[in-house]
Amino acid sequence: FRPVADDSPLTPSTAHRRLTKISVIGAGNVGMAIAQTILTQNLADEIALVDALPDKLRGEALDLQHAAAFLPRVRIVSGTDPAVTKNSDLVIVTAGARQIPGETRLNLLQRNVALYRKIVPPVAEHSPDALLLVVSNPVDVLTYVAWKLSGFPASRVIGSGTNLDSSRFRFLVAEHLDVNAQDVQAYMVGEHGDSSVAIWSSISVGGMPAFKSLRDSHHSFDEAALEGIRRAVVGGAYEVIGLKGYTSWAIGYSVASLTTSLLRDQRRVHPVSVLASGFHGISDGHEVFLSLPARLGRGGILGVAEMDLTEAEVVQLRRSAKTLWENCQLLGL
Ligand SMILES: O=C1N[C@](c2ccsc2)(c2cccc(Nc3ccc(F)cc3)n2)CC(O)=C1Sc1ccccc1Cl
Repeated sequence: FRPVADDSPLTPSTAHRRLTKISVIGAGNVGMAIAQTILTQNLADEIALVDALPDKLRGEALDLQHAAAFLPRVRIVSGTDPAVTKNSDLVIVTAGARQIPGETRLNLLQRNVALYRKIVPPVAEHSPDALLLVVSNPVDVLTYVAWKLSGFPASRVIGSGTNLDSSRFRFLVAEHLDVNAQDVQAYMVGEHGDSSVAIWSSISVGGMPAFKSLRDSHHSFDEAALEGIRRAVVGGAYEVIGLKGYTSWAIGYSVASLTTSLLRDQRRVHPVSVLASGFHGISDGHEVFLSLPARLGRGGILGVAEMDLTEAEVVQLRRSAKTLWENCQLLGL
């Protein structure tokens, strides 16, 4: 290509448009589903991939680069050294030892904490103004660990939390009502996974609260049906693991949705793992991360919803907060 006759280089003020850089730590099934979704949704100008396995990492980076003809131009860099993440706007941490069948969650947690001790400090040093989005499990405790090891303010350390639980919850309620899941408001909060708390009063469709909208749609939607849906959220996760051995697409899309809200400063509300001390009677002294609906923007957690919960829901939240706090205390961070 030859420049036109009257060519003048960009002036510095226009040449340095703020480029968006996203780093994904962990090139496993979850990390690569997230990277692929970020690419197809055009969320970054540059993507950095980090993993401990150099060949796997280089293979994934090359394979993504080979898709360049079908995608918006994105600079893809990779390396086993966290320095490749330098000056990231968002760092998504999916690195996690795979749970060995029969391994206790506490043992898995201890292996993942050891991994985080190696990864989080250099990442925080190379991108001191970044947002940290933690995805590895157990996500609520590991978000606390990332917060402690990064030294970042809690507003810039977010766990994917029950964002995935809630999207499965919304899908199931939507199927039950034959309505688009994007038009179903429904939240699961608290500890991600088996003990997440379905907030029935948060279900609303077409502006109608749960029970009314569901009754008027001529579907019996009693407690049993609601409990069945809550169980199906958990069962769905185990069903996918049983069938394909891991989950990737749903978590990939749910994390891309969080990434859009954060980096495009959307002020959208998502249930994500936040520093919950002081909410719903959780002691200010108990530094625990668990999921509550939060307003997300470029600054991270812009605010946390103060939901009206039933006594039973508050009891479940506090029980999770106590368990999480005990686990966090064991880590001696
Ligand atoms: O969809 C998943 N898949 C995982 C998975 C992915 C690869 S191997 C296992 C899953 C599925 C089922 C159980 C389970 N339990 C678990 C708990 C603590 C850990 F540290 C690790 C795993 N984890 C990881 C995970 O958190 C989810 S969401 C999920 C899990 C359980 C109940 C409800 C939901 Cl919405």
